[in-house]
Amino acid sequence: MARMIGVIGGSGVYDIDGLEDAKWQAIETPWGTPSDEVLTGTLNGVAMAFLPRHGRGHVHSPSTVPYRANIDALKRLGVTDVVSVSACGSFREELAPGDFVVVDQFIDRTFAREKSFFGTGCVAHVSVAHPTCPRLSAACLAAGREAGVTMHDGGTYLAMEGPQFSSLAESKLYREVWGCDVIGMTNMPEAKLAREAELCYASVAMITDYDSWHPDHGAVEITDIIATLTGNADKARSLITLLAAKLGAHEPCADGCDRALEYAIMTAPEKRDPALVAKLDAIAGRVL
Ligand SMILES: CSC[C@H]1O[C@H](OP(=O)(O)O)[C@H](O)[C@@H]1O
Ligand SMILES: Nc1ncnc2[nH]cnc12
Repeated sequence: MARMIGVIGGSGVYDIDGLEDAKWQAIETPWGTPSDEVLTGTLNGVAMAFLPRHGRGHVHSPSTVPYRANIDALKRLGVTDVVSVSACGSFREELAPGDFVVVDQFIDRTFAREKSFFGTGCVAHVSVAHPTCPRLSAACLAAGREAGVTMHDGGTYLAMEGPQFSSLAESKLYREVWGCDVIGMTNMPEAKLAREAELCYASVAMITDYDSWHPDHGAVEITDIIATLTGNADKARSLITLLAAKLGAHEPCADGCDRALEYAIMTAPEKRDPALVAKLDAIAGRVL
């Protein structure tokens, strides 16, 4: 299978630069309509698919992003590697607005979202102990550094439901007690769904603010975020342009992201719900 990079663009990132043969394609999935059409093309000879997470014009809130449809659409198009680009707040002095963090862990505090492709009639349990792909994450880190961005290797992302920002007490809890590094509203369940879909997933968190804990910065305000977002989005586009060259030929994932479902499905073949099995054609067709 040839490599295809799927980029999910977060707040402020509604397109990418330099795609050859670029075209916006409408994709329907058994899980509904994705956030927007998908922009496909090639970049430095590598097939690319770009999907703006909130839709062009920022239509979807973090709770209403159709996460399952988005991941299914990318898988259906042939994507092998998903790079998530997201705005986030920082819990660490040294992770400053304008810096990027290649996240490697998550704490999922979201509660109002569909979190799995599986369920009654086809039950599956995948591991998300290590929810990101080390090889894809390393490529993002290298591409960001080459683009001149201050990059941080690893960090824990607190995924909150939103859409309101955290209270001061929550901000302190996540930072001081739970040891989180950044906070956002969208990487969960996206990362879990990418694992169920056997896709390599890396998350580039673009810091826009210090959330609410920092004594010198006061409470996070959307106006401050938007001021930082534009510069971050330009850097993210440069990172993506350089990324394709950092990934060699497509090979089986050394960490097994592409085989996550190998032993995950628990439901006996004769007990499986044919309707759900049909919906899983793109996600789990390899093993069903
Ligand atoms: C624009 S501030 C809050 C908003 O931005 C982030 O979105 P994304 O992760 O898609 O870049 C954050 O998670 C919130 O949804
Ligand atoms: N402080 C913050 N909390 C949650 N999501 C964010 N996105 C950008 N900044 C954020």
